[in-house]
Amino acid sequence: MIYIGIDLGTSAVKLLAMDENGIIQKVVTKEYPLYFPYPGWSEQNPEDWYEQTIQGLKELAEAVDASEIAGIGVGGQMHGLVTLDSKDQVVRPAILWNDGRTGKQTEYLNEVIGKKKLSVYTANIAFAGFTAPKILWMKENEPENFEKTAKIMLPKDYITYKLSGTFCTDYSDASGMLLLDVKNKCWSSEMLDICGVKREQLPDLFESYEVVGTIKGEMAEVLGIPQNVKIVAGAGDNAAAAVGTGTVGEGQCNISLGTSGTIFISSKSFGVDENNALHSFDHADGYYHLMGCMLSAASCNKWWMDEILKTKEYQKEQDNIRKLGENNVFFLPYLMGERSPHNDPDARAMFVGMSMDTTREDMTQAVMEGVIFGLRDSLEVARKLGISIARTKICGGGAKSSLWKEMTANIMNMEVDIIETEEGPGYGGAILAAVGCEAFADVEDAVKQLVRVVDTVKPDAGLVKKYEQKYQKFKEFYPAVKKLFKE
Ligand SMILES: Nc1ncnc2c1ncn2[C@@H]1O[C@H](COP(=O)(O)OP(=O)(O)O)[C@@H](O)[C@H]1O
Ligand SMILES: O=C(CO)[C@@H](O)[C@H](O)COP(=O)(O)O
Repeated sequence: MIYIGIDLGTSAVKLLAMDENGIIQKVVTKEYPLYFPYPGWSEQNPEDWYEQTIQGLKELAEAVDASEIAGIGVGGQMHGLVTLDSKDQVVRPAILWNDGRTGKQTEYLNEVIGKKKLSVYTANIAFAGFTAPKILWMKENEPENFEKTAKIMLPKDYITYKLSGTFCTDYSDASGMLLLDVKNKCWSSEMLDICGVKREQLPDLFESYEVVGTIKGEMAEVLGIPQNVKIVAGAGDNAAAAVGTGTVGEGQCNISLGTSGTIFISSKSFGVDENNALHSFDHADGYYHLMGCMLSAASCNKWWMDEILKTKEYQKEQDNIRKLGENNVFFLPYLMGERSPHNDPDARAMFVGMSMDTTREDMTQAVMEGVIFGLRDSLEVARKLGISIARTKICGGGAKSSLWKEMTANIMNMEVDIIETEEGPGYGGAILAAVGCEAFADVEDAVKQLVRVVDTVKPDAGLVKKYEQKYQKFKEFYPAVKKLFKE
């Protein structure tokens, strides 16, 4: 049997076909544009996602024995606000997870409704990228669009809806809307009232591995795949990536270096960080997780390479870096503001500490280190909660870089396990589809049988010490300039 996993990312949709032994038979990547119509805004067209997904599915189906395709699972960028009218037409471009326009609405939720209440209702507080502040923004700034909205959904749920006709979401992705009671796995009636949302505007809730329907007949014909292909609810991309890297059950860790950077800690029991600096979300394995998310991770390096150095040769640039632990230049990675742990849409990126002898390589190195220091800020919050993490898995486009993996091991002081495939969310989506098709007893069983660690990057004691000193300086910069960002 073949299971298809779809990762609806920010830079591209990545689709893969996996057989029942976990072997990937084919991967297809299809890019789409990302729009920044005003400073701090970030949008994409759901129609672009759909067109590229269908094109990718066609190419996958042509490359494998299509009659063997049994299930599809979609993982996708979280928090995005997708709105459809009563005729199922997209009302406006999707407002994405890294969009910072909702400073005012986020402040209203956190300060007027109050963080304490939000945390009781949802297990989380408001962050600018979450869905609820976006709904309030739309209500205030585009009342005609708000009135027209019949369905509110998340990015990957738009794809699942178009493929199956089922208006649904899963608990892991719904957790990031700030409308879900994460602990009790149901919509929060209080949050729906606060945002002026009716229950019928929201999708039905499922576990990630539950089958929500089969592919629409006409779609199966167009794609040349069987009529009875099952579709599971899927997951937010981080929960899907966690499944794809075997980060399930108790106390496992996964780091994703995609457009965003995340540190994901799985848990069998529900828990909340008392300051809500880390998100407390449901996991795709049926349990829970804590997560820190930085808004610009691999995208910092991409910006530095593409926009400033004007080169596509990432590897060549990284090969020129020869002095880990010896660099006095710092980079604050806040190109789109920052989520965890600062919750500050006004924050911006900075280079600090340059002198006449600073080289291009020092600055590239600083960018890459700054991203891992940003993630370390979230790890520190977890450590303060008494969570000790000695090793992590890693995935995402940035994990293709061996230098970044080495920096991760040394800055985090953790062993970094490399999985056979870097296709975290796509692989997780395929595993969820296999579980939905009853090829495995549950997600934990599937992961045990399919996910293989092929290498481990170990921290070097000397570098850990040097990076510890550098991190202690790094963490002083944001508090020192925070006020200026706001002004
Ligand atoms: N060798 C590399 N070194 C650094 N960054 C890389 C490398 N290869 C890919 N990337 C970056 O990975 C990112 C894409 O990762 P991906 O996990 O697919 O993101 P998303 O899910 O957000 O679309 C891009 O920003 C790209 O520049
Ligand atoms: O906002 C979050 C998680 O809370 C992001 O992780 C998005 O889910 C986007 O992911 P990538 O496109 O970077 O994979």
